[in-house]
Amino acid sequence: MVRIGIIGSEGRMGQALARAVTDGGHELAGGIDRGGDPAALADRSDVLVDFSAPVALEANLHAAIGAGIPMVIGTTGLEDRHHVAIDNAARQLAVLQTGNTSLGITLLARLVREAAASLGPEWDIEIVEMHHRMKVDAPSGTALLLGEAAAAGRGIELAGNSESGRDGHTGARQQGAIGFAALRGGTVAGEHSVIVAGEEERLTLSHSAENRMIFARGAVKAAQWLIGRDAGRYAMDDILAPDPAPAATGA
Ligand SMILES: NC(=O)C1=CN([C@@H]2O[C@H](COP(=O)(O)OP(=O)(O)OC[C@H]3O[C@@H](n4cnc5c(N)ncnc54)[C@H](OP(=O)(O)O)[C@@H]3O)[C@@H](O)[C@H]2O)C=CC1
Ligand SMILES: O=C(O)C1=N[C@H](C(=O)O)C[C@H](O)C1
Repeated sequence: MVRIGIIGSEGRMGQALARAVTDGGHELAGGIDRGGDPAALADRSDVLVDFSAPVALEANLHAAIGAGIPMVIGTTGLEDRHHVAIDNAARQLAVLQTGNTSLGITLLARLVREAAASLGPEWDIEIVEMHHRMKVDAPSGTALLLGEAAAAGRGIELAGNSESGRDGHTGARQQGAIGFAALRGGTVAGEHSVIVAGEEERLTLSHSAENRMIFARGAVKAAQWLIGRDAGRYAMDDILAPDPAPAATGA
């Protein structure tokens, strides 16, 4: 049994997480929200799970380092300076950051990387996501994660090779760019499609989150997996089974 402390505990994800912690046979060490004390929470936890807001990140990392415990970061809308803070913290603690804790998206990212590596830059990659009306950041963390996977498959950096927020006379699409479109409405838990569009054919790789419990269960799995790991920065892909051996020829 692992004692799990939740940051953002009264939020949509925080409440789902509390259920997943007890469903998974673990102990809820407690939770905090805006104005709470992450150091006190860390002192009574074996691992912290953060689904709150980017502004909280540095104090939360500091608390985890102070208590000598690992941390799962699910918060999205992170900027470069947040990633630098995570890299620095990862010298002292095991930290897993991801825009999506579901196993389905983790596998989808592998498939996207393979598709991008197999098909040349003449195939246009567009990432479309839809979320509930309350979501505050765009593109979603998942869309960016999938964009990074596509860029990695192509051997390019996503920064400098992406297009988003098209409106008005945009001019033609830049060849090799990875495009993003974000839709918001209703109560959608999370829809992501990666469209790979070529000459007269189109491939679509999609994932639908039917309920945010999939993220909560994945986060609990990640928290449990982090216990006892060496300091370092980890990703959900580290938890998934290794890539299977290449298919036999002639299949
Ligand atoms: N990686 C993944 O798989 C997933 C990531 N997410 C991400 O998780 C985050 C939370 O999503 P969601 O639960 O829907 O959002 P909510 O707005 O429902 O919840 C956020 C919670 O964080 C709290 N909070 C805000 N600021 C702070 C702070 N400085 N310190 C501590 N707590 C704070 C809020 O408290 P208060 O109301 O007092 O401000 C609130 O309880 C988002 O970034 C979202 O994109 C969501 C789903 C899956
Ligand atoms: O805010 C959400 O709800 C979600 N956020 C994550 C994201 O930004 O991708 C993950 C999931 O899609 C739900």
